[in-house]
Amino acid sequence: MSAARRPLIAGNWKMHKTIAQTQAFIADLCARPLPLDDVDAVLCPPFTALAAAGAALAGSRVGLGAQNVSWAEQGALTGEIAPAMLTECGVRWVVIGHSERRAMFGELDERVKEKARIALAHGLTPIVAVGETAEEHAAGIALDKVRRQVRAAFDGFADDEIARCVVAYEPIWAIGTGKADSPEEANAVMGAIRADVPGLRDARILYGGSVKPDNIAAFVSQPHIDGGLVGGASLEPASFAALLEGARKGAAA
Ligand SMILES: O=C[C@H](O)COP(=O)(O)O
Repeated sequence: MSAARRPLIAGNWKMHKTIAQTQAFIADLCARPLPLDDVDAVLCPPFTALAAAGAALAGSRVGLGAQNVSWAEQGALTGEIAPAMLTECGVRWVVIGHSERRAMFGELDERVKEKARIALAHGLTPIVAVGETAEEHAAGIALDKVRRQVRAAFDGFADDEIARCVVAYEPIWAIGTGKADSPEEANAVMGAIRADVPGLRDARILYGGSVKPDNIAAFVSQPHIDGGLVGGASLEPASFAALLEGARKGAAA
């Protein structure tokens, strides 16, 4: 595995935690021994907590991510957040195209591409989320769906631009259900994506969907799984620290 594919655990807090709760989490987490020589850690709080999180994480090796970004630099876009507003808070990563945004907020492939493009232009690392529904999984077309989403997200990108991105493969049926995909099945999909898009050869591909401290090592020990995009299990400092340790062990296995 290349150095560019160091394990990464990104905690997507979704619509959880106030500013005070975010500060308390970071103080607790940063007081713990964390395997940050071997694993990259990123927290993605809600927008309202980003500035406080950026201040609390200053000088730490835990990175800061956002859960979304606008496709535009600025303008009459009520409720949107521009990339420069994120970087000003210390944000260096951004989740793009999460299935919840695609399903509940009408986010289309074209927008996902535009967001990845503007994120890169601002020095943000896009974490582009893709994944199939339960119906698509049952119909045996998971790989077709995911391949289409990945190709669309990076359409027109140079290989070296794609290499600066992260892909998160999240089977939608596994998100928040407690029923994770098997590491082997997830690895097969992720390996196929990597083989399909040359720019992803040395890029990180994360698995997401009911990742927990007790299964992360099994995922990361797979050859094409470079970490996790984690929702529920990222919300407590002890659990997040255990995810990092599990990723370290999985990568060393
Ligand atoms: O972004 C994170 C994913 O949607 C996974 O969520 P989960 O770990 O709660 O299943």
